[in-house]
Amino acid sequence: MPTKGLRQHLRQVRRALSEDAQTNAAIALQERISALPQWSSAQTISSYLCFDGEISTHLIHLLAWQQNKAIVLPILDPKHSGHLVFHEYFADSHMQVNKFGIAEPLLEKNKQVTMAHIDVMLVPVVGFDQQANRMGMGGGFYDRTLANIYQNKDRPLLVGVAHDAQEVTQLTPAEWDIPMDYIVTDRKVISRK
Ligand SMILES: Nc1nc2c(c(=O)[nH]1)N(C=O)[C@@H](CNc1ccc(C(=O)N[C@@H](CCC(=O)O)C(=O)O)cc1)CN2
Ligand SMILES: Nc1ncnc2c1ncn2[C@@H]1O[C@H](COP(=O)(O)OP(=O)(O)OP(=O)(O)O)[C@@H](O)[C@H]1O
Repeated sequence: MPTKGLRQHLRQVRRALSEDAQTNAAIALQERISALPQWSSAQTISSYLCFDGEISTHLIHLLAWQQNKAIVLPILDPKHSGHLVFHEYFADSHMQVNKFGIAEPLLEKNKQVTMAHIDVMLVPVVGFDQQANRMGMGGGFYDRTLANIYQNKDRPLLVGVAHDAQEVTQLTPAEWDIPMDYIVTDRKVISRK
């Protein structure tokens, strides 16, 4: 299936999941993410606020805060179109809704967190395969923001997050696509070979 049709299909699949399935997926995701060997030493975790049928990361945020870890969220960079910047997120952060309808923290200069400070990055995924290739929403936001990341010694661990139902047999990655170190679903963990 061409990329666009496959993306629409996989988004439809995740939006169609029942409330029960979403609740269970969020619980399973928290367990699997916090069982990653890199979790215990991670100080700063980049996450996302779910929309469009994505697995909720709310339980991961609660656990992280309980363990004195920081959560940061992506904000569409107003100065650098197509890129993301990351801001610390607190339970009482002032939020606004971006042009896609996703809540994000208000942009404040001194709250910006650079890539070098992020230990684990949870990256929302629309489709994935056994090689930990990632298909996203089609905006290229993470690909642009993470371009050259593999040249960086101090890079975050890249963890793609998806419902198990979003697996496809084989994606054909584009040259700019950044593969994930892991894909974590409600059912399994795939690590890049
Ligand atoms: N929760 C979450 N936050 C995220 C992402 C994500 O995938 N999930 N992103 C990951 O990159 C970025 C946002 N990327 C997005 C890219 C496209 C669309 C989208 O809905 N596109 C519409 C067309 C919208 C329009 O042009 O008005 C569509 O395809 O129907 C949404 C988000 C940053 N924040
Ligand atoms: N590093 C990059 N530099 C410039 N353009 C890029 C880069 N990465 C991706 N793009 C552009 O972004 C567009 C969308 O890419 P792609 O379909 O791979 O996005 P995606 O990974 O699904 O989206 P997202 O990261 O927002 O979830 C492509 O047309 C591509 O030209």
